[in-house]
Amino acid sequence: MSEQEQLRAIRERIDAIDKDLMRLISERASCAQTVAEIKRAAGSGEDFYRPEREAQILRQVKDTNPGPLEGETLARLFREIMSACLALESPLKVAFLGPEGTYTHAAVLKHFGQDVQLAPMASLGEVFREVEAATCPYGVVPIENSTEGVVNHTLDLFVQSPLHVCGEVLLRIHHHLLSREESLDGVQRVYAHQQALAQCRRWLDANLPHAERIPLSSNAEAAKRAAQDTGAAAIAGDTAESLYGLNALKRNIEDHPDNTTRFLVIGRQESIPPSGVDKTSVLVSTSNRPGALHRLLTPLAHNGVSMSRIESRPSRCVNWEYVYFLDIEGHSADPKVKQALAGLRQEAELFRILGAYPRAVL
Ligand SMILES: O=C(O)C(=O)C[C@]1(C(=O)O)C=C[C@@H](O)C=C1
Repeated sequence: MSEQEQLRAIRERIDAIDKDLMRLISERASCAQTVAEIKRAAGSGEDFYRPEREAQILRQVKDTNPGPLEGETLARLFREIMSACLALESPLKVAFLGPEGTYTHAAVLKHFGQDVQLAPMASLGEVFREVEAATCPYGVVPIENSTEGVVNHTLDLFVQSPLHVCGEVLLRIHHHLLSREESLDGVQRVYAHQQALAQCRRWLDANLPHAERIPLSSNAEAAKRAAQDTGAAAIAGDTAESLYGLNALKRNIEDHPDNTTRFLVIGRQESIPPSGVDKTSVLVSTSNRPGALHRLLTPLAHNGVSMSRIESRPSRCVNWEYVYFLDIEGHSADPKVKQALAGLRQEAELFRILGAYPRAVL
């Protein structure tokens, strides 16, 4: 067979497969419409989005992937199919720290897919308020970065807010130096969010030691400014680069190549049913006495529950008193976790389960 004939034959096969895919995806979308009718009839209100079910589907795709595509790639395709199906059931609006082009914007798309409705907010406080006021059912906020540590502002907002954690998103962060300038020589000012400036400190010291570093409220805001300002550059990601039409003078300038930010999905839904692989986030405080923190955490050890993170923040009520944010492995409804939490509750002065939610799949 000639090359032309071989190509024609395999392309006919691809056309036939695409037809099957189209039929199957449409059939799946019809099923989602039926799911929506069932939920409406049961009076499920705005609970069309089911994070535990989505996590189970994505995990299943990764675990049973026959290849040759990577599990992660296949899961991303299914992420988009589910996003479209959910939009058909009921469009989902998500608040995040805007403007468009921030890393939080990228985290929203990674977690919810492209069919989500975007509600960019001017500050983290506004994201919380928007969700508290039920204008948006969900919001996405950054919580910690692998290089720079915790985002204190988010933790402080949690202390005062009745909102719950419904999910987490892990995003590999690649920072680029974006500018209207043609080369590094023309850059006298660098705009960026202060976390991005910190994450690129060594690169900036080595390559732009004399440029002024100007912190702004977001990287997208920095890109917007750099697009209007000669002699300026911004540190931002891919989305901002294309959105604001800037040149990447240098890509991947982050000091640590595995630089990752963790985001939380916040909502008013008190609890998400177990997905099988979950985490629980808890807010606790204890008196400032010797051994108090040790006693507080003992029930976790006694019940064989592991803690993946502990952060402390000043309580803001009494000087030198702290609240602790704990992430523990497992769902608050798992018997072991339930027992550990009951022990914790007895020891703690303040105790609040912020949420039990599926561990990030993508
Ligand atoms: O199973 C459901 O409850 C659905 O609404 C269907 C579906 C899907 O496409 O598989 C869509 C949205 C939900 O967030 C979860 C799953």
